[in-house]
Amino acid sequence: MKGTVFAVALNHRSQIDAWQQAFRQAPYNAPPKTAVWFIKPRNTVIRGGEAIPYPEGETVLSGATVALIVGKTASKVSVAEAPEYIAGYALANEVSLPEESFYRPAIKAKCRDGFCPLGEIAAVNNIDNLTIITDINGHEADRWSTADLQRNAAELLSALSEFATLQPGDAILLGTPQSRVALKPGDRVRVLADGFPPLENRVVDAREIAEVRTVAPPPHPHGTLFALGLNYADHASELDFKPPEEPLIFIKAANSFTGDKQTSVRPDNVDYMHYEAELVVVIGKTAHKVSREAAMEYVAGYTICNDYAIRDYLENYYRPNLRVKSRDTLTPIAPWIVDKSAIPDPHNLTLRTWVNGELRQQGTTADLIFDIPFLIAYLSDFMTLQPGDMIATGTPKGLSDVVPGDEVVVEVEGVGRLVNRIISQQTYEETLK
Ligand SMILES: O=C(O)C/C=C\CC(=O)C(=O)O
Ligand SMILES: [Mg+2]
Repeated sequence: MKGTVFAVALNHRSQIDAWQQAFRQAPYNAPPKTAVWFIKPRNTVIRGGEAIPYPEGETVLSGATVALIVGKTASKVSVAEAPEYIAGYALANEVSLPEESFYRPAIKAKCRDGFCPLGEIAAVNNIDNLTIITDINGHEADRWSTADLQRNAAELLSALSEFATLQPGDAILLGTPQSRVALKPGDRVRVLADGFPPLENRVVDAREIAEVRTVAPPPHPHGTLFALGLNYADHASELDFKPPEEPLIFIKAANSFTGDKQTSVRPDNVDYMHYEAELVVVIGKTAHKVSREAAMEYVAGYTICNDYAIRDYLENYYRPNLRVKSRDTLTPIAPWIVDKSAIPDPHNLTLRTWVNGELRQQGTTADLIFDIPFLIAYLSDFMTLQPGDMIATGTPKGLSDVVPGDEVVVEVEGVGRLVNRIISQQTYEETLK
């Protein structure tokens, strides 16, 4: 799989029904208004025939589904036009730990190594009434129909392409029902549907796989950018939050990346778009279950990003959601990496943001709640980090609104300055013509 694997939660009627009561109460307070997107990063994707690692002591649930595979670049595509942008479909398994909450991105439940088997693309044109079967060890364990999805394939592609430009090879997993089949080590799990080659994977104790995996997996065109939310206490209090007790981690999708001296788009009719200066750690070698003491050996160096957000789009589902943070152009990131030898103490760097020359944000990485060794140990405990993966470590206090025409400069001491200009939706669309 070359592209980004997007997935959607709460897209099956049975899930909405089961969570309806909870969604009227805190922290949700209202049912989701838009699709609840998440990302299955590259470490999760495996092929048919490969093993699903079973983490010791966890409950692992199969999530038989279908993946829509994007065939051509798709931006702001209508539902009626969507079929033209679909290359085909493949069976998939959105493996997960149990979902206990939809408030924060479910990285720990859904982004584990091998938790996204993806099958071969099949020449099936319409999957709006497709029965998907989960077969465990030769016995049918579950079946469900895509007719019970809240949004069908065309509606999902249209909704996602409204804020994210999709590229050929990107995939969208269409959702799973509330009830899932529990797996155990030794199981042979097959996802079956008419017209598709079966997707078969064995479930194997993760400790056995770790011992067997002696060669690095093949390189990937782009690394995953993990981002910390509320990792500075002053910023958490600025947003009226208590500092988190466990890292709050979300993923910035590749479609949102842009470079230095580029532009970022403020959508029409929004009230609050803000910048976030962040120190980004770049991983240099494969990291799996790394201790805090050894963690810095896995760092190649540092770069800088501006983690823009459109707060108007914030809903209390997988917050901050992809519409807020993963829109096209919302992640300016420096093209350079400063070698770690040049930054003797990454926990004592000043961060600053200027808007039109006025200093608006200032903080220091000395105030990180979860420091770099902690974050590498934390993430690598339940997933494998690969060279090129990045961790944006969060932003300090000092947010403010930015509007078209503003020049925004973010700086991390010793790492550099990233310059960016805000443009309107209209200007952006004109540049694309
Ligand atoms: O959910 C929220 O309001 C805040 C989440 C993330 C903010 C962020 O990107 C940061 O603190 O940095
Ligand atoms: Mg941020």
